[in-house]
Formats: sequence, C-alpha cells, structure tokens
Amino acid sequence: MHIRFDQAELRYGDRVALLPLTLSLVERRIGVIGLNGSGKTSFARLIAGLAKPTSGKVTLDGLDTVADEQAARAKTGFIFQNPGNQIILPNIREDIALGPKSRGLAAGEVERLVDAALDRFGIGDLGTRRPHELSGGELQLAALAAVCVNRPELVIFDEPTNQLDLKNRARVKTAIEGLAEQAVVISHDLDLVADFERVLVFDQGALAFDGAGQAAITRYREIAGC
Ligand SMILES: Nc1ncnc2c1ncn2[C@@H]1O[C@H](COP(=O)(O)OP(=O)(O)OP(=O)(O)O)[C@@H](O)[C@H]1O
Repeated sequence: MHIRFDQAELRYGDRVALLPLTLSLVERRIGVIGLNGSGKTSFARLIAGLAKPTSGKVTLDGLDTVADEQAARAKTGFIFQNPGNQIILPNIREDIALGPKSRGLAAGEVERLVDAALDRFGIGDLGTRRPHELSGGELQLAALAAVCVNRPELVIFDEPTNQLDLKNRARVKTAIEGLAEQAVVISHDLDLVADFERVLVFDQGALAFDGAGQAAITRYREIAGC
C-alpha cells in the first residue's frame, strides 16, 4: 500500500505533536523510533485515521483519511499499546468474531474465519479464555487475530513488545516477521526494527532520519546522546 503524507501536521491546541510532514511509504516493514513524546504515535494515528491532520493530508493508495474516511480506515488495523483494552467482548473467540459478524456473514462462515485467525497466530487453545486470563504476549496475538480477520492491508503496532518477557517477545517478533500484511511498527525495542527496510526516526515532532534500520538506530542514539 502506498502511504502518503502531504504537508500533514497534527496539533493539539498550541502543542505541536507532528510538524508538517511530506513522505511517501511503500515498504513492507516500516519501523518508527524516537524519544518519548517525539511524535511516533501521532504519526501512526494519522495513518490509521484515528487523528485528522490539522493541516495537509494523508492518503492511503490515494484515499484521503478524512474525505474518504471509511474506505481508508478499512485498509488499516491498529494494535494499541495496551491490547487488553481493545478486546472488548468477554472471550477471545467472541471478540475476533465481532468484525466478521458486523460484515453480515453467516454464522458458519464467521466460525470458520475465527478458527483460521486463531490458528494463524498459534493461539487456537485460547479462544474461550477471557482477556485478563492471557499473558501480555498472548494478548498481542489475540488483538492481532481480531485485527487481521478484517483483512487490513496494513497493520500498525504501537510498542508491541513493551513489558514482554523474552519468550513472549520472541513470539510476537516471529508473528510480526511472518505477517503477510504490510506493517508499521513503533518500538523502543530497537532490535525489533533493526533489520527493517525502512525506519523513521522522529525527534520533537519532526522526521530526523529516514533510512535503513541500523543507520536509523545510530541516528537515534546520537539524538538520545547515549
Ligand atoms: N491527546 C493529546 N492532547 C495533547 N497533547 C498530546 C496528545 N497526544 C499527544 N500529545 C502530545 O504530542 C506530542 C507527541 O506525542 P506522541 O504520543 O505522538 O509521542 P510518542 O513519540 O508516541 O511518545 P511515547 O514514546 O511516549 O509513546 C507529545 O508532546 C504529547 O504530549
């Protein structure tokens, strides 16, 4: 998918979250790194249509995230920093079924899609669990299944390995690596994006570097001074 920022800016009152940005992205794996408050989540929310640019525009394959809001939003799925909060139904199966049901699919087809989504991320045994009965890594995978069942072209992850132990981190990393969909990954876990084709470094609301993973990490270390 072609993600395009055209002088897109995001402000909250007087506070600038993202300075006017012009950018074109087509890579399969796009990393986003930078200090706290540098604008990473703001950038991702603009892509997903969760925030509207205060000026300029953002388009996905030419669809404007404001003028063509519904069609543009259908192209993306967002895994939030605390994925437990986005699982809203009592158990994982019901939550994954929500999207297919809202598309008016027959019950048998919904069940088939839910099974396929659970299997795809290796969590077939977790379908009847409640969200609070899952580990952080399992929650990431459950949220990912619930997002991917709606067939987005792009999945956006906001710090997917935050607070995960090494085992869960490896599980989530593998799931992201194996994803057929395009992915934008915001992360403070630099190893996660080190091999990505393209990594953006944000600093104080501006794009400070745009290039391959290792070079981006070097630039980020310079900005952080460590
Ligand atoms: N809803 C909001 N209202 C006011 N200011 C906001 C809001 N959301 C973000 N900001 C501000 O915009 C700036 C960028 O925030 P953003 O969340 O995009 O940063 P970030 O790089 O994702 O940070 P972190 O790594 O801490 O998640 C920050 O100064 C933040 O305080």
